Amino acid sequence: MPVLPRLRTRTVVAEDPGNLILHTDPWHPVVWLRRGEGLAASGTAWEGRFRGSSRVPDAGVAWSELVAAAEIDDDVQVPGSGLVGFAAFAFDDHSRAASVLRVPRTVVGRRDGACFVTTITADGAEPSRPTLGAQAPLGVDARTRFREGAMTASAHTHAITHAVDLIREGVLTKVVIARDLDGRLAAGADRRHVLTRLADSYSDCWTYAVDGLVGASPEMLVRVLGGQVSARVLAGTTRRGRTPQEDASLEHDLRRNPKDRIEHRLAIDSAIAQLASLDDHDEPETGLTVSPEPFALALPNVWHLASDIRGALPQGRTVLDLVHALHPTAAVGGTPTGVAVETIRRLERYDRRRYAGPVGWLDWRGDGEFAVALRGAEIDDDGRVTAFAGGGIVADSNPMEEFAETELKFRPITQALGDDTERDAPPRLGPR
Ligand SMILES: C=C(O[C@H]1C=CC=C(C(=O)O)[C@@H]1O)C(=O)O
Repeated sequence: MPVLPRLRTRTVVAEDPGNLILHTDPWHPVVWLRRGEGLAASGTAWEGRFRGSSRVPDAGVAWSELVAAAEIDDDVQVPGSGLVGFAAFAFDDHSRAASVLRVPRTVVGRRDGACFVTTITADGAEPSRPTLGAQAPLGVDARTRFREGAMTASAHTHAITHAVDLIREGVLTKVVIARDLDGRLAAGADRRHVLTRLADSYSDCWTYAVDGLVGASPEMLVRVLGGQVSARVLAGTTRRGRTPQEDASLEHDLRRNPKDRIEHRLAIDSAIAQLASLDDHDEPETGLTVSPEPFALALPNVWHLASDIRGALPQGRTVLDLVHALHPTAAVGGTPTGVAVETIRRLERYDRRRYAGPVGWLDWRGDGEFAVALRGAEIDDDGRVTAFAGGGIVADSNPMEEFAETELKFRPITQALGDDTERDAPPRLGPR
């Protein structure tokens, strides 16, 4: 690993910054937001790129060394103040996409109503006294039209039929199959428009932007705050109703549907087993509590079956240790994990890149939050946009219904990019 710089950081209390999104870079936005709170960053004090199966632990080693060498002057002392890094990790060990850990130069944050600004230097220079810069007004907006990606509608249907066959043959129990859409964001478009629409329409989700990966995820892979661990596991989906009665009946059916409950149980079991495996104490599962029954989480586009897990951070572990252990959960990989990931490699026709990987932030205190990078897209520097959405396949899955589900799951990101196509039409089946 290259020699790491000695970072110097200074955090002070700030006036209310207003809309945090206006404090990040229009072309390379870095944000983490939920219900108006979170972090918005710009500039790069240090960046590391990681690949392969050790990408998360390697980033963890770099982060520990950066923190150990850093000089941190933090007047605010809340999660996300002081030295902070943002990370996005590839889904697959074999991905061509780099996993990124980035330490910005400035961060503007709001946490439980407390507002702060941080500046970070990497050249040994004393950080200037942080001041809240002016909000940069939004620039050009643009519409992106999406078309089928490498995984066409018929390829998706065939992949699901194949996956169901494998499951019925007993090769595996569950696998998450996803598909992609392609678009192009006009040159000069201010990417903060996309984030503003995501944060406004999906304010209960975690809106993220790191290294071109943007989206609004409803799923918290893992959060560590003051030594307390929590996670929100999602699996099992249905559409929203057109009337309150229909909506209530869809919610009721989702909570009772055996197929969705199995899908959900597998995701919970994988998360619990991985978290428990990190605890070296005599009673491994001590401290982990799970919602007794999955609850129905209402989002503007879908209902999900959801469960929350809570516990204490096992001794000597960090948030990135938890990320490494948990990823990929059965909500984005499958069961058993290894066979599912192999099956995804064979049946999907593209590189997932950072879709369904961990995305989030961590700070020098050991706090951090990582969502599963869902309901989003990779936006390349040249404006190419690749959006992704998938669904869990079990023995009873129906290819048409699975396709319709991915159409609903695309909505947050395609609408945020200005494509209002109604995404719930049944697929046109054609030759593969
Ligand atoms: C894989 C995705 O969603 C996961 C999260 C929630 C519900 C899911 C499902 O019901 O299949 C998926 O496991 C996606 O949005 O691309």
